[in-house]
Amino acid sequence: MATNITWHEGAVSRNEREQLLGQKGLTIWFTGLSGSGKSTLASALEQHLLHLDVTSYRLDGDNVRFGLNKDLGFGPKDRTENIRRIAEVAKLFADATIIALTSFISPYQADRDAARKLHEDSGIPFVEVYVDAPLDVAEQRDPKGLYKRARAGEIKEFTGISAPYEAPPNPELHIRTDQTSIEGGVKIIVDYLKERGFLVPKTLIN
Ligand SMILES: Nc1ncnc2c1ncn2[C@@H]1O[C@H](COP(=O)(O)OS(=O)(=O)O)[C@@H](OP(=O)(O)O)[C@H]1O
Ligand SMILES: Nc1ncnc2c1ncn2[C@@H]1O[C@H](COP(=O)(O)OP(=O)(O)O)[C@@H](O)[C@H]1O
Repeated sequence: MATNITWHEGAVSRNEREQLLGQKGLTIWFTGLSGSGKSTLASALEQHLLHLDVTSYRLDGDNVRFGLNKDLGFGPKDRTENIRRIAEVAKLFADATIIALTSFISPYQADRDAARKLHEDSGIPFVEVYVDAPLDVAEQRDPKGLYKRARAGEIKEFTGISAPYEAPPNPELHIRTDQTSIEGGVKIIVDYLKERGFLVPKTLIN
């Protein structure tokens, strides 16, 4: 534990950064089973936002576990620490007025709630998106062949098979990827962002 540390307030406010870059920062938190479509949706959304002249940045499960979180496994404590660190990183991006797109299974409601609190305590919007595909659909997709290996007992504590997934009871958005196309999913998110005033023409930013 670090002691004797002091928070240093900078001279430039988030509001001033928003004016400079002409966009608002927030975090869009995708959660769902492996193979539900988190990475696919985040990637398609990133591209769509680019065309709207909005900068976003993806933090993705596998990629972050190659670097920042390579010391963490898939037991409950490690998953909690994984999500805690990712929430901190996403908050930094959002504070820098970028739209952070996180795609992690994030199976525990308490961890997602903590990620939300971290953002909202700093006045940064947090949009929880439940990327929902029934287990049998995700398992049928099996884009990385992991379900097959989990069923064969080669991967322990695999979410949905031998480890829990707690579905969010009150997400801002619930996207059924077995019933909605990728483009349809992106539209649901973009419409929500527009309705909430999170995507504003650069010239109108306060
Ligand atoms: N045991 C186990 N359970 C679930 N997933 C596993 C496991 N082992 C490896 N993988 C691969 O790691 C990706 C999930 O990492 P996350 O960081 O998103 O997981 S978590 O949020 O900490 O639960 C996950 O990626 P996605 O398929 O994109 O979800 C898998 O590719
Ligand atoms: N409506 C949809 N939304 C998202 N992905 C879909 C959809 N329909 C089919 N898929 C497919 O499902 C798979 C989801 O994989 P991925 O995005 O890696 O999931 P996750 O990141 O949740 O593990 C991809 O092969 C994708 O093309």
